[in-house]
Amino acid sequence: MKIAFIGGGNMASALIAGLAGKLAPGGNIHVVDPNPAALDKLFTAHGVSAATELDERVPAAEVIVLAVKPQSMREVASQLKPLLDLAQEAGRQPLLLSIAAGIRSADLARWLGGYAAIVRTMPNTPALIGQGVTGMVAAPGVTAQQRDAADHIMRAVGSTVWVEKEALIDPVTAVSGSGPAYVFYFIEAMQAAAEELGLTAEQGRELALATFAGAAQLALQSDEPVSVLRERVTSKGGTTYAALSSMEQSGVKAAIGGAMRAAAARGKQLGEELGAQD
Ligand SMILES: NC(=O)C1=CN([C@@H]2O[C@H](COP(=O)(O)OP(=O)(O)OC[C@H]3O[C@@H](n4cnc5c(N)ncnc54)[C@H](O)[C@@H]3O)[C@@H](O)[C@H]2O)C=CC1
Ligand SMILES: O=C(O)[C@@H]1CCC=N1
Repeated sequence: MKIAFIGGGNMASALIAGLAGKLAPGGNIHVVDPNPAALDKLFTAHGVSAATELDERVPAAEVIVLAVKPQSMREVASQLKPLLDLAQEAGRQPLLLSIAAGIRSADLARWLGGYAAIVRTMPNTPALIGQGVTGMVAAPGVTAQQRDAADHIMRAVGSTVWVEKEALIDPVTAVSGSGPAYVFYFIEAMQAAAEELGLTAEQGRELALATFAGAAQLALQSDEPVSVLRERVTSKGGTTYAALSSMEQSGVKAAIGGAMRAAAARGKQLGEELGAQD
């Protein structure tokens, strides 16, 4: 499969790192980014072909991944439109796979003159080590073959979760797109507190990271609900009970809910603000 990336920043780099080496012979990755430093890094690490501007290599790909900031999508669509028009005149319709937060498929389709083959996705950065999870939704004009191709690409860097309604991509963003940052935030807080309690930075890091990894693996491998696993750690009148009571009093659970509602609302707002441009 030939895949073109428009935008070679953080998330594209994570996807390319996961995909590189997994493409069948003859497949390749082409990256367009105006920042030569970003291209150099990707060329050195993964041998991708690279360009600072869009050219015919982009519509020659079977899948074009749109990996620029939401605020740049309108401009990228206007640069891409003439190239996609030419491809369609030649009887080809490459699949557009957007990873941008907020941007709705219908707006993207309209900016491209009614382009039908769009899959909107929300990946996350653990894709870098093949442990990502991607929420996905297909626009009505996507063929079964294109849907499979999109799924195949995202499965190369982790697992996929398809949703039926595009509006659910904002909640997906709030859970798994932004989610790694919440986990890192929690780990940072645990590391800082570990030091305050007298452990070294190294000890705090090792204990906190191994605890996150171990607890997540245990939950993944268990048939029981996470709440049961939590209860099993929590002895009556013990240390965990003291910690969880303190969290409850500080409103940690409510704060997490509030943070996720803010993320989903921001995704929706980005779509409304940026989709209104024409
Ligand atoms: N970072 C993350 O964890 C996630 C990001 N996303 C989405 O991925 C997209 C990219 O985000 P990041 O990689 O974090 O941003 P980034 O800022 O690291 O990367 C964006 C890249 O696009 C390039 N660019 C700007 N204008 C361009 C143009 N006209 N043509 C080609 N390239 C252009 C920039 O030079 C930069 O390298 C965003 O839409 C974001 O919503 C989605 C899921 C997770
Ligand atoms: O913060 C953002 O807007 C992007 C989307 C999900 C993760 N990073």
